[in-house]
Amino acid sequence: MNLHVLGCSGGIGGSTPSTCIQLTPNILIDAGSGLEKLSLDAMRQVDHILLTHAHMDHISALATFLSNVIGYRDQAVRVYAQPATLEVLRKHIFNWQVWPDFTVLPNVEQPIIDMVPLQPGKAFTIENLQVTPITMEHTVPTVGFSIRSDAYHLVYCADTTYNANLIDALNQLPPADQLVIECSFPQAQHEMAMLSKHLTTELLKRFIDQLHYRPKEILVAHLKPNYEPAIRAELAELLADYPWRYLEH
Ligand SMILES: Nc1ncnc2c1ncn2[C@@H]1O[C@@H]2COP(=O)(O)O[C@H]2[C@H]1O
Repeated sequence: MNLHVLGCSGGIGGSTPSTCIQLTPNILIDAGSGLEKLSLDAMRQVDHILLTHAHMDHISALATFLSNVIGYRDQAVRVYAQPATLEVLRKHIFNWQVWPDFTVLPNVEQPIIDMVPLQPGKAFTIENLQVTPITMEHTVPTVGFSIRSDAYHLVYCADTTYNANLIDALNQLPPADQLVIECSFPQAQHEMAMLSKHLTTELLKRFIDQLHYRPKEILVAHLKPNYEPAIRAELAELLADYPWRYLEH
């Protein structure tokens, strides 16, 4: 699968906008500021959005995106997320104060957003893709995804810190053709990585070393803009023997 990366940063002002990955023209992972790169026509084609969690760098463009497409689609946009994440959207975004309640607009019978609850470990299909949410270890409820088609397996790890249960879960999946994995901080920010439940460069290497297989390609994402130069310098050394690149390219 050719991932079209609209953004994959852990913030703004870095080498890419924040997270929004186009799996196909009508399926996105997350709705961060990268979504703003789509043309109006391309936005109207988006049928499905898989949300990993409710942090701003993953949802910041969702509300304004919906107001662009309302009136230009026959079907609701299906937004898949954990119940806790959907609740945050209802309570803090679509509450008539931060934004109109698009769960009842343009009318309650056919709203523009269809919130679809998902559960870790419970697979579902979107068109020809089998999607299995995987629990991440982050400060708010967060899932990554195993996404399979006939000939391809993407393991998309979202925001997470190092966690043995997560690595066990990944080891029980079929080997990934592509593994997306975050690296938010350099080693000097280990304490902040622990507080905010992210990976440093060193923890990323430890994480990959614990996998029972070598993914065909490791795609590193979610660099915090302030730390990009340090992360890039460290990963060039730490991952020298691995098949890896940054997701953004
Ligand atoms: N004490 C803290 N706990 C969690 N996040 C923090 C803290 N201080 C700063 N942050 C930042 O807030 C960000 C929220 O989104 P992230 O989890 O991607 O990354 C987090 C950190 O970069």
